[in-house]
Amino acid sequence: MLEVRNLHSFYGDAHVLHGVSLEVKAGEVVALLGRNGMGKTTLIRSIMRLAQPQMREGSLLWKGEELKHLTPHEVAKKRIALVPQGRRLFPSLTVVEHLTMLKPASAKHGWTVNRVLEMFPRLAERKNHRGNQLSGGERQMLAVGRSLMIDPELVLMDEPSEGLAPVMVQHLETIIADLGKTGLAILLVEQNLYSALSVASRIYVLETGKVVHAASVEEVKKDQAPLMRFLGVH
Ligand SMILES: Nc1ncnc2c1ncn2[C@@H]1O[C@H](COP(=O)(O)OP(=O)(O)OP(=O)(O)O)[C@@H](O)[C@H]1O
Repeated sequence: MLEVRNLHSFYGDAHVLHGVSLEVKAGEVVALLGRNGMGKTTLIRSIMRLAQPQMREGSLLWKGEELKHLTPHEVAKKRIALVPQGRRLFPSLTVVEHLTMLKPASAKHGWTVNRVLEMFPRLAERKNHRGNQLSGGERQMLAVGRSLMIDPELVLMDEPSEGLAPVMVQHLETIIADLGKTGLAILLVEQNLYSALSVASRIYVLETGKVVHAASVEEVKKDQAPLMRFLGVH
């Protein structure tokens, strides 16, 4: 469904992605692993066609259609959603206001405010709270819930477990697994290896802007040594 081919991305003269190729099939949860600064966020931003980085070579095929000339808004219209690193919420808007920014409250089809609140009962309890009144875990749930309001077929999640307490990380894993079961494809950037292995069916490892390892989670579970080597875990 999404095919990234030979992607080269730059910040000014800094060449950050060096020919990345990867694929996410319909309904698949794929984890993108790699240490800090290896280019994971740069890849996600390139796919969303955000102003930075600049993509200078390669192609981004979505169901066979090239995305590279589109704006972020046009990419979202193709039903690709982003859960950005750091959640990016509005401190003064309520939970419901965040959800209805992208789709009217009266909408009946696809993901609605009620359907999101059913999926995240904690947000239902806090639905009139403002962004700055939510805990880290609640903010992350809202960032995920908001991304669903464009009725995505693919969600790009950039380190959703970052900074969350272990119990919230587990809750998030359940949510990601449940979303995967609804047929949503997810490209999950994760530093937390065990979290990634518990929800994904395949993994890629990025190192200094290159894919250095690709495997199914089944393969990783049989023999973790190659993955550990690529992640520099001893
Ligand atoms: N706006 C920017 N301008 C210049 N260089 C940048 C910019 N953003 C990131 N970089 C550089 O690009 C490289 C890849 O960064 P990126 O944020 O994609 O890594 P990452 O794998 O997502 O790491 P992290 O886990 O820390 O978010 C790093 O060397 C970083 O310093």
